[in-house]
Amino acid sequence: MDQQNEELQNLVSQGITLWGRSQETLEKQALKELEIFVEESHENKATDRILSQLEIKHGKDEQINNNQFVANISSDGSESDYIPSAGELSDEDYEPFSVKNRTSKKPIKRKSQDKTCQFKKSKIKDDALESNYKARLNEYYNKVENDLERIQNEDDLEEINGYKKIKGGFKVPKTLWNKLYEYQKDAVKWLWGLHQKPSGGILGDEMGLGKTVQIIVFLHALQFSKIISKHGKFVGVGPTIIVCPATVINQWVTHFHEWSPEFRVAILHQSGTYQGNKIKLINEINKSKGIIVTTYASILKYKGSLCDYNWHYLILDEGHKIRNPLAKITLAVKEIRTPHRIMLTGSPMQNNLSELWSLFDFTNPGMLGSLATFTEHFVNPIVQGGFANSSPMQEATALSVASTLKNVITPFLLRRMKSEVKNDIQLPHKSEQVLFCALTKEQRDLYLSYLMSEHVNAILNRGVRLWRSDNAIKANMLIAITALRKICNHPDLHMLQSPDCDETNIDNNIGYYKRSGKMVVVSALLKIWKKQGHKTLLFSQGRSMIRIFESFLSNFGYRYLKMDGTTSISSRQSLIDKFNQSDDYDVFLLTTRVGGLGVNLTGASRVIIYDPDWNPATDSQARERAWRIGQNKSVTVYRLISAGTVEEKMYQRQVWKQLLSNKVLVDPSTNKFFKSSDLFDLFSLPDSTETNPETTNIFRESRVKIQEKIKEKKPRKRKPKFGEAEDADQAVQFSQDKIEQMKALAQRIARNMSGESDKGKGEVKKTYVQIELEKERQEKLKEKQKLKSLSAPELIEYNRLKARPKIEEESNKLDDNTTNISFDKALEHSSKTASLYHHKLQNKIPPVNCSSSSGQIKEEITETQQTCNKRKHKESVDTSGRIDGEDVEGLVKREKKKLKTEKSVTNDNFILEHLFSKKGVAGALEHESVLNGSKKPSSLKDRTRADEKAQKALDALKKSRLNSWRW
Ligand SMILES: Nc1ncnc2c1ncn2[C@@H]1O[C@H](COP(=O)(O)OP(=O)(O)OP(=O)(O)O)[C@@H](O)[C@H]1O
Repeated sequence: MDQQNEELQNLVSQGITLWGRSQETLEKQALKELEIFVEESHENKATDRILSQLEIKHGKDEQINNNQFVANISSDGSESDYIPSAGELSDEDYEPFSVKNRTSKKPIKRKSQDKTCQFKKSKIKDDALESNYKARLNEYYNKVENDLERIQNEDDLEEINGYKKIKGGFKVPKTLWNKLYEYQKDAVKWLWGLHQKPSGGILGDEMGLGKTVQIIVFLHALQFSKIISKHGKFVGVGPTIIVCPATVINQWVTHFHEWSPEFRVAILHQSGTYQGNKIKLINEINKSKGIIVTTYASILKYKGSLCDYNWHYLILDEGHKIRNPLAKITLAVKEIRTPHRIMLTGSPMQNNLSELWSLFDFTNPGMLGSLATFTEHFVNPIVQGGFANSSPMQEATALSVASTLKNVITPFLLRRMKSEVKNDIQLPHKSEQVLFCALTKEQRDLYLSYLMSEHVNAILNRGVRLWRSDNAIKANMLIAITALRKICNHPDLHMLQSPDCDETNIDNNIGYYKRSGKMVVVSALLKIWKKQGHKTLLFSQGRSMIRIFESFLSNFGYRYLKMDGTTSISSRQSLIDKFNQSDDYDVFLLTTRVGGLGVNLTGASRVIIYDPDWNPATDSQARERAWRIGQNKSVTVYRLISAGTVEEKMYQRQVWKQLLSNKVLVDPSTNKFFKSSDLFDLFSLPDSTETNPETTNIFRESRVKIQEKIKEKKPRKRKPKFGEAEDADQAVQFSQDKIEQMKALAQRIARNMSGESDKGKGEVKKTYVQIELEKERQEKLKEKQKLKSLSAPELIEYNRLKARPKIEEESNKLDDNTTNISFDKALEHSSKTASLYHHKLQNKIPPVNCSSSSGQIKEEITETQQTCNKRKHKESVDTSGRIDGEDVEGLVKREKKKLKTEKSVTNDNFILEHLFSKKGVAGALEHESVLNGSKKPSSLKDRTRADEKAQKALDALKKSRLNSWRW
């Protein structure tokens, strides 16, 4: 139920400006109504219909049964499209195959031709069974012995046996210490500091900086140092519980085996090796002082038994899952008896400040006082000072109170951003842009007709007056917003849920990508990236949209993998490994909440976030899967937003939340907040989205420059089409019927000209893929014809231009109608050229000097071209002008890092230019720049009064602390 709760909370906050700024607690009645709504929701029916429509189309009958199974899981609450989680449990905590006992349908195995490739559902090899543990230890000790035998000098021995000594008797073996980055060493020391107090804390490093590794090294050192615990009577590390999302259970086990193999690590979850009585397992691991790795859902399930024992450490990975202070899971983890509570999370504050309170109330109970005191003295003044229309006094108070709060939490929150440690870990360049995509005409019409429906009218008419009291209106708003979000994704998501939809009409066209503005952009991006050899993570909120993408990808020959709430937990890690290690896949399709949390997907260097979540952290988590330790290619992230729609409001809301979070966690002087939207804004659509969308106007200074450049370009004079006059005012107007007749005639003429007989009548209607392929064939034919007519020098010039990776120049040429060389073909050609070049290098034949300068050769080895060939030929070009370790004539030494960055930026710009001019992208923002807050100085008088208020807040907190301190 908390999932709906969050959506409603968001709606409440969206409408806040109409009725004041306080957040309302949802009444029980509203929740009940929503429960009924979700159960009876058209959502699952729509998913089901889309799935079966797509399966029928592709003749995969066996999958229909599978989908029925999938639909059954949905009704079990595993994954409801578009309904965000509110920090409780989401689909990924459940093991889908467990559901089969509750349903009568058996999952049907997919056939091997399914491109999502099936893996054997191998059990994770944890140490729940003692025999497994012993066998693994034996293997490890044998290896250690062999290593020791090979040691020849004292230095090596010192390296193996040595340790780093830290004040207080804490020792970290050098074998591990030396592997840590500097900031990771700081974290180990910090954890040791907390241990001594004892106190809990939040390790809040940005995603992908190695929180798992840091905590394992700390536990290892604690064990190694044989520290006697004052508070749990344990020597070294006592029994410990690690709670994490189901998808990363396996990751924890493998990390333990790699970094600290002697710990006995048992999985308490269905996907583990232990199939016996779990209560026995809990008892055994507690007694043997082992480590239990389990999920949030399992904590609820086995809470009774877990609470029977004392535990040394309780560690919550992705701990923001307990951000709702009243959620069952939040209350459950607080019941487990332990003196040491640690939380790992890359997004400690996601929606509001109360969440931060909830996290600290777990790690450091009572530290932030009672929730009421905290809200009154900290939350309210900070939020009030963030509105665009707040007074200078309110702004100064917000700054002072936020600084005070930051000081209070700083000792217990260790948070490092990638930007701070970038040099340490040598992360490659990352660019992240928000693309505002135009709706297609069909989407726009559908969107408008829905906005004008009685349903929305009723919300707007009654909503303004009865918002607070009428829970049915709240539920209706949820329905309406969900419908609008679906239209933004693809019209079929909405149309197929309509009870009076005629499926026979859309059957042939279901999920067709050109009917969705954002899908057109995805199609263009994937096409380019595939040619460049980049692998892509494609995230969407809903499973039905993922299914549409599956159909699209298989139709266009992309090789892909898929992971959503229905993917069994035991097979998730092998899918991840497969994608990271194999060059056989172009795309990984993921639902944001399943694939976005905790996993390492550095095999990809391109990320598309297809639809926004209300919660900024959900999208940020997803984006961070690729840009993390282990990534060595520059990463590009595109977030797609349908311009002018509810998605834009969601993005603005994300920015608001992110800025609020930054104010407390990063820089209290952040001041760039803005007015939140009202109810009417949510249900509106501007006349045209061809000009700059609203959000790009709000964050004018963050607009992507290239967009301005295109706008500045003089519009090219277009030749009038048939029936159009030179002057638009004099244009001849045809009726729609007439246009259709003319189109049909034109098609007949075209068929006659190409020698095809007019056998259309009895023929089966062509699918859109066939039409696309036909189009491509025609284009190729045209180009061949054109090449035939060129003279030899023209041909050389033509090839030279095509191969030139200096993309901006290329783009100018391509824009020129007279050359008529398509962008995609240029890339295709350039990759062929590179391939040829590499082939020649392998055979030690000096490259053909197409242009004459060595600079040209240097340019040929662009990142684009290298990645194109990387899959086929595992060659590497190093900075010294060598390929695969061999000197290569003509290859000049280059500044690797610099060139990479510049190239990727140029490349991105070119892609953006292409999207702006041809694919309906109406605007773009640099996401990072949007989040950079501005600072306004306040007057001395305001500052003094603000400081007094902050001091008062601190006093109130201390007083409240005394009443509620529990540890
Ligand atoms: N010192 C190190 N040396 C080598 N690899 C490391 C080191 N630290 C971390 N890694 C690797 O970096 C990757 C990211 O680490 P990890 O998954 O622990 O990050 P995280 O901060 O927990 O991310 P998230 O918040 O997304 O869960 C992992 O593959 C891990 O093995």
